[in-house]
Amino acid sequence: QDIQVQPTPRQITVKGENMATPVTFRLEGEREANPRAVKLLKTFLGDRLSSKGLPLYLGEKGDRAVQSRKRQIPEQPEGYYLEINPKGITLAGNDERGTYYAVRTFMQLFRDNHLPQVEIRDYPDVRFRGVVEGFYGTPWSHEARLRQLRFYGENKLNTYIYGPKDDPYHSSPNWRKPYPAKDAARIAELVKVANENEVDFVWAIHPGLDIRWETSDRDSLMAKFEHMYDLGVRSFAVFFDDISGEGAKADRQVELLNYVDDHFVRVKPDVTPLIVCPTEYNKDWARPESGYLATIGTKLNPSVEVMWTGDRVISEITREGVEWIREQIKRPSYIWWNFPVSDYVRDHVLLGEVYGNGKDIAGSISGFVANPMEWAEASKLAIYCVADYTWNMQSYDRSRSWHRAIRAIMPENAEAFTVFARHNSDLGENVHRFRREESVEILPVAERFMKGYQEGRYDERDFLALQEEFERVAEAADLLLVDNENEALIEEITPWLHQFKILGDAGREALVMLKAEERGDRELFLRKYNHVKALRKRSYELERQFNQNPYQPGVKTGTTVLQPLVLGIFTEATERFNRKNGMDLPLLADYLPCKLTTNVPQLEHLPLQVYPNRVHLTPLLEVVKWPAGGYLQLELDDLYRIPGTRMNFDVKGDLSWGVMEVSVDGENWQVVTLTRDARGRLNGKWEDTPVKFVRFTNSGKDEQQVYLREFYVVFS
Ligand SMILES: CC(=O)N[C@H]1CNC[C@@H](O)[C@@H](O)[C@@H]1O
Ligand SMILES: [Ca+2]
Repeated sequence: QDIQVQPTPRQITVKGENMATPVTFRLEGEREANPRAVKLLKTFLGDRLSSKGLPLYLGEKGDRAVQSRKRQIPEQPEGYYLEINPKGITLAGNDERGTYYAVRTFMQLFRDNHLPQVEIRDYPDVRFRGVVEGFYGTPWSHEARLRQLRFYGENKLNTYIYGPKDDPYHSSPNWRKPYPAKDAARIAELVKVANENEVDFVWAIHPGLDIRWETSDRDSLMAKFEHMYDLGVRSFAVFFDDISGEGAKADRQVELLNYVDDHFVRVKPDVTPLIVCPTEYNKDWARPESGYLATIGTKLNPSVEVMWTGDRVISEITREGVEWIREQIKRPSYIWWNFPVSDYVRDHVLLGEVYGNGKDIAGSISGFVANPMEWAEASKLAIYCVADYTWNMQSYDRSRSWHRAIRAIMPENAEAFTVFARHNSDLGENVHRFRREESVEILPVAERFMKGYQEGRYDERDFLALQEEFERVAEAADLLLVDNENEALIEEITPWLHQFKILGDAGREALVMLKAEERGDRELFLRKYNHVKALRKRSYELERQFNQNPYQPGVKTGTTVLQPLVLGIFTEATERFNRKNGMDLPLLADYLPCKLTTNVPQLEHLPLQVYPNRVHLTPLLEVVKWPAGGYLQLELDDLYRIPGTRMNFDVKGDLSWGVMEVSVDGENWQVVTLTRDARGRLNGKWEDTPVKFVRFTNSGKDEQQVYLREFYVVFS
């Protein structure tokens, strides 16, 4: 029979027909077995436990209760052996965590009236598996973290790395300071709940923005780790990502890390290996001439884990890629996978399948942790799939895992949530050029239909299929908006659900417009035309009301297939109507196109946020290496005055290397005077003759490392 266990076990052998579930179980081994496993099992069995009943043997290799099955237990860390048959049940771990996982699996096999007669031998592919809360933006709430830790216990994830970039006690300015009492108590509670769920709570520090390579800062870091140790933390990390200048020096970092390893991690009896996120944390940024990775590889204590995001900042993890970095750092890498993190596409939620990573990478990595969205509940979809993938790569099936994840997270409205998630999975244009599939099932129908419509002949069945899809979109939005099985999740995605409803309605109405136009029914056409315009306006209003942030404000849904489809149908039908009726109904406004040209590699694909009279460059979270002669040029669609320009590179020091110029023709340039305000931001304006081009250049002779925090041009 189809036995479903998450994550997918390595080896399940069915030994016979299902057996009736015993009324009571006699637990053997309680005194020697992993206490967390005992607690979990006793809580689960409740009053089915008694001194009589089917024997249930629980324990680790070496414990008396499971002595007879010793040879069956896998040797691998966290491995376990599970056996259910009419003579008894055995839940035996190779170590304490293995026993805990055996109980987790037993709990999934349990049915009130029957148990499968099975034998399971199981162990994980990847040693350290879980999540790194390592994104920019609003850190997860305490309650969200507690729910996450319980979710990791259920899914055999054993690692949670606490490293929210915007926690001032994790990063600057307060990484040297102990947490205030309230926050400290919360961390202590997280550690307790993590332990109960067999999760290592790793506390990370991000000192590189302002660290000074002196004993005082080294002592501050050690003192902070001691403070965290007193709160119960037994696993530690140091993140040196997204920094430049002094803090980025490899030999200084290594000296500090080895000191912490030798004088803290290794002298404490119960602290797990130190983890570091290097400054050169992806291959795109690795520069052999810098010797950075070579220094890490040759000088960093071998026991220190080194994190890696792959070939690029946001990338799929390949066998070739992990073998390359393994050579550089002289040890397996500890993968920091930047998905489903969305802090660089904040107007999107990423609910799609987990795919693209190699199934043959386990031998070259020591860990694999996913960097999630600021939306904790919504991130569970991808985290569930990562749990399945990292436990048993060979059997990982991206679609099966995704469907199971949805049923695990939204059992009562799995169908509606599946519709919603299908159309909220791509990121849209983004600076990292990382894309995901979206609306996969309906895409061929949409493409075929639009092509047919434009050529004057479409298949009615395609029309009906699209109509059905938009109806399901609208239904799904309403069902989920009133769903109360996971209120925290609905609260997170409500803005997107409102947009999704509008999208469903707009899609259906655009299809009615199309038919009305074909039948020459002017009155109906105009009604529906106005309705779609109104829906579009409501959509923009939602964009300005929800999820406001300085990066990608607003709420995007269905951006890759459904939105363009609605726009395409609306535009084509309106253009035909205008032609036939000699009218000039306006199409949906698309803001003025503005073109970005640059020779700065990291800015090549930077999306622009274009508003009626302003164009913003999407800020970058990472350090931008701006080469000498590097320029950024905006070409407007017409001649405008520039009443205001602002750039914030978050540079304390000299900015004289930066020059701003404007031009009418892109040939002759005039320099714009820039002033620096109290917050170090450059401001400029050009109110003389209107211009078409604006550019900013590093006219110095050295590469500059800056943060592109803000760059916008106001024109009129
Ligand atoms: C190691 C790493 O990726 N660091 C940063 C920078 N890269 C990706 C971003 O989206 C951030 O979430 C992340 O924290
Ligand atoms: Ca034991």
